[in-house]
Amino acid sequence: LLLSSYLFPEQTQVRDYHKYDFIVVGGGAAGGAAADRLSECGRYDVLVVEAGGDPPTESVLPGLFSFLPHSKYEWNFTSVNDSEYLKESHGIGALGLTSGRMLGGGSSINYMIYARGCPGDFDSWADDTKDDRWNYDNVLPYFRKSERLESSEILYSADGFYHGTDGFLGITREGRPDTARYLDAFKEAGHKILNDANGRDNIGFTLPQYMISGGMRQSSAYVNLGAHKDRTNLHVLKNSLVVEVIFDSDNNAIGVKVVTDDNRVITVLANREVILSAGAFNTPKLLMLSGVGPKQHLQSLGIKVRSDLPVGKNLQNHVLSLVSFKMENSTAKSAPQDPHEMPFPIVLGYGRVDESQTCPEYQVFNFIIPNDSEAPFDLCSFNLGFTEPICQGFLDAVKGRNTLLATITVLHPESKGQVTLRSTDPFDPPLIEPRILSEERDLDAFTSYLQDYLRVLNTTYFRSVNAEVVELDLPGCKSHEFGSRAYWKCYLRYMNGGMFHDVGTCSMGAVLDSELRVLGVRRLRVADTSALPSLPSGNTNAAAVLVAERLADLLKRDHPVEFVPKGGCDADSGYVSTIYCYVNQYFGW
Ligand SMILES: Cc1cc2nc3c(=O)[nH]c(=O)nc-3n(C[C@H](O)[C@H](O)[C@H](O)COP(=O)(O)OP(=O)(O)OC[C@H]3O[C@@H](n4cnc5c(N)ncnc54)[C@H](O)[C@@H]3O)c2cc1C
Repeated sequence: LLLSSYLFPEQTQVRDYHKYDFIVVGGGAAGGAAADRLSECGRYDVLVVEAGGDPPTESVLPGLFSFLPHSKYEWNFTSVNDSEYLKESHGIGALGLTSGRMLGGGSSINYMIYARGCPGDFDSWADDTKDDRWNYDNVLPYFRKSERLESSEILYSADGFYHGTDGFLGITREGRPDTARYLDAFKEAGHKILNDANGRDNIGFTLPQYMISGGMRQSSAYVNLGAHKDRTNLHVLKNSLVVEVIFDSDNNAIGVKVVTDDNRVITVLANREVILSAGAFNTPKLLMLSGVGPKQHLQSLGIKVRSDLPVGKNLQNHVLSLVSFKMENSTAKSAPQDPHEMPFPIVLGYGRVDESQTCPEYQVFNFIIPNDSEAPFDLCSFNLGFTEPICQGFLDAVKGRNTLLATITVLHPESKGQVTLRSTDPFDPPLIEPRILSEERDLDAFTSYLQDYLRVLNTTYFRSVNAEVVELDLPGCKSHEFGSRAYWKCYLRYMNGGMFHDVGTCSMGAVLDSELRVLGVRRLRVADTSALPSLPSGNTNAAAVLVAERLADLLKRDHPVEFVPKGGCDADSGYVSTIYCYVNQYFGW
């Protein structure tokens, strides 16, 4: 029984060899948005094939997000070849790589932080792709187009220029009273306080913006596919796995092979193009299964090579650690939580230690948690995968006190991982090697970022409550003096993981051209975070939507359709209303 199902499109019945104009593989953050934009004009028949089903209530209601990992609503991937240190700190001996498997993909399971990144990130994409259309000035209109900001403090300020008010993605900014004293403390520690971290000024501490509106998660399942479930040209095939892209003898992608929910194997054809939006792990997997990837690797598995490309290389992710502070003494009982909002107030920070950097080097989420909450344990263990003793250590240390739990993140790590095939069986998960902190300089930089952030301990408020950082009993770090640089370096070696912001495995400039076409074949594009050349300085959902917006414009340009009026626009009703009627028909409004 899925009470939320009425919000989402019904299952499309697809016949073997049925034809659509576009097939979008994966109805995630990017795939859902792309299918919405492609179907909005009414001129193309669009099919979305999604491996998962409808998101449950725990996804729809923002406050329940922490219950979704390790369920059937995600892929439950784990990493391989991790460092010996991670084996000590992560319960399963590997990193859990949470990844949404339902309509909306990651946008249905993520933490709903709306962060775009910094202008310099996009300018570097323009350099990598040798295409100025990816620089900041040229991507900003797409961010504005998809957004519907509902914050008058931002809209009626100088930052209002950077935001949209008509898009599908409802964005709210939330300021609860508890956040003010922390913002004051970070200001005293020398950080700038920002009204809006999604404008041109991105370094400082601020209140986060959330992909939440009207108490509902703004997943692509809800705002793109669900909102338009009655469009007759938008078709959604759920619980169905695409196992191969089908090519003709000239390397044109002409369709996909799908295993449906009732175990039929069908072929679905695309009149125009196939779009892969299966995410940073599954898009490279599907390309490789279809003969597009590193020649040696494919040949070792007996796969015929269509295009020899570095598919699966360049895997990048923000690296995270967890630090906890004992704050005010308190035995107060908390009020019940409203599931329509984030469970705790958050203060978001972007910092740098190198003053010459124009983009932030690290990001911090400060969760303000009351004394009687189990959240430090749950976030540490269930969501981030650290071992039970470590997470229990966090919880025991804060008994009788409120907690400030911080995730601190390296925004631009040098370390890169890779995705390869385990076998030619499409039901086998890919081999994912994140290689987090494999470059020693990332660990050095991370230590500097953490020490920079910890300066907040010397502020009036933190001193007034005798704030202390929780000292964990990490066997490998006992020889270092608590609080020394050597201690923190050791701490970070154990206490790290990925932020679930995987990108780059089919990047533009290496695997794709700057118009998202897969090199060496035709009629095949990629639109998801695997296409990004490098990480933005922020969470990656907004970047996935950006790619979808750009893709839809490129496809509409490349596949013009002759406009045939349907009739019924009565010329006698006046010039303006006749034109209005034709415009309506043209855009399919
Ligand atoms: C736990 C978590 C927390 C996060 N928090 C945030 C946050 O707060 N803010 C933020 O901006 N970002 C966050 N992210 C990241 C963000 O959600 C992702 O970057 C984004 O969803 C990526 O979009 P995508 O379209 O590339 O892939 P996805 O959204 O992952 O979509 C891929 C879709 O393809 C489907 N699929 C895969 N293979 C196949 C196949 N063979 N056949 C059919 N369908 C297939 C998948 O089931 C999935 O639905 C978080 C991610 C996670 C996992």
